[in-house]
Amino acid sequence: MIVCVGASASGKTQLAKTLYQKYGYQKCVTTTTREKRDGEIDGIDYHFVSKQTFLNLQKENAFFEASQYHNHLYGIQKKDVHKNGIVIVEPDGANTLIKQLANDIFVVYVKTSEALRIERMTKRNDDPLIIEQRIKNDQNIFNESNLNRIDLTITNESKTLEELARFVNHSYQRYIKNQEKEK
Ligand SMILES: Nc1ncnc2c1ncn2[C@@H]1O[C@H](COP(=O)(O)OP(=O)(O)OP(=O)(O)O)[C@@H](O)[C@H]1O
Ligand SMILES: Nc1nc2c(ncn2[C@@H]2O[C@H](COP(=O)(O)O)[C@@H](O)[C@H]2O)c(=O)[nH]1
Repeated sequence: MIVCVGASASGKTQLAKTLYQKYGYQKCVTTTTREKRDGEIDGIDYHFVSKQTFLNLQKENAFFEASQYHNHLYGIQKKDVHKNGIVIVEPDGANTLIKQLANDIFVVYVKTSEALRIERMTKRNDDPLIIEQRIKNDQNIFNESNLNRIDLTITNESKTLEELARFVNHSYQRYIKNQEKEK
């Protein structure tokens, strides 16, 4: 499974979409209590649930991991983990997956300059207050030193999403081959 990590508007979602479409990876749809953005669809972008539903799912032990980010809860339900999948998480979630799944996951860290991220969030119609908060807090949260392992770092600035997806797919396939050789 590919685990994709990066600050807000670094381009994780778009990169993952290119990987699903071009290389057949499966999306691991995660669950959140945040409001839907324009154009997002329940069950496709996220399972959008109330805080109470999220807490009930937690009581039922439905989550593989759950974390909080900007006052909202996010989690991967066990039913949504796929071997040939891609999951997008913040660093706490990535560290839990690294601990539990070790070399069965490939951690991709997506970097993009702050200026470009502000531009992208503005174009995405994010609330200016949220943009300000995310830019400020992401400096600490998405610091590379918060990740216990990174297998690949990419910069999503000047390359096309297709070029980046090709590079990620190639690197992941090589990683899997090496893992199999070592077994
Ligand atoms: N390489 C790119 N070229 C042009 N636009 C891009 C590129 N990468 C991302 N974008 C645009 O930037 C915006 C943010 O990208 P995306 O939603 O993929 O970010 P994200 O990292 O998933 O953000 P978040 O964690 O906040 O959900 C989107 O509107 C997307 O279309
Ligand atoms: N630990 C987890 N983090 C998750 C999960 N699903 C998404 N995320 C991360 O949350 C932030 C914010 O996402 P946004 O869609 O509200 O902009 C982002 O970094 C995601 O990667 C999850 O299940 N667990």
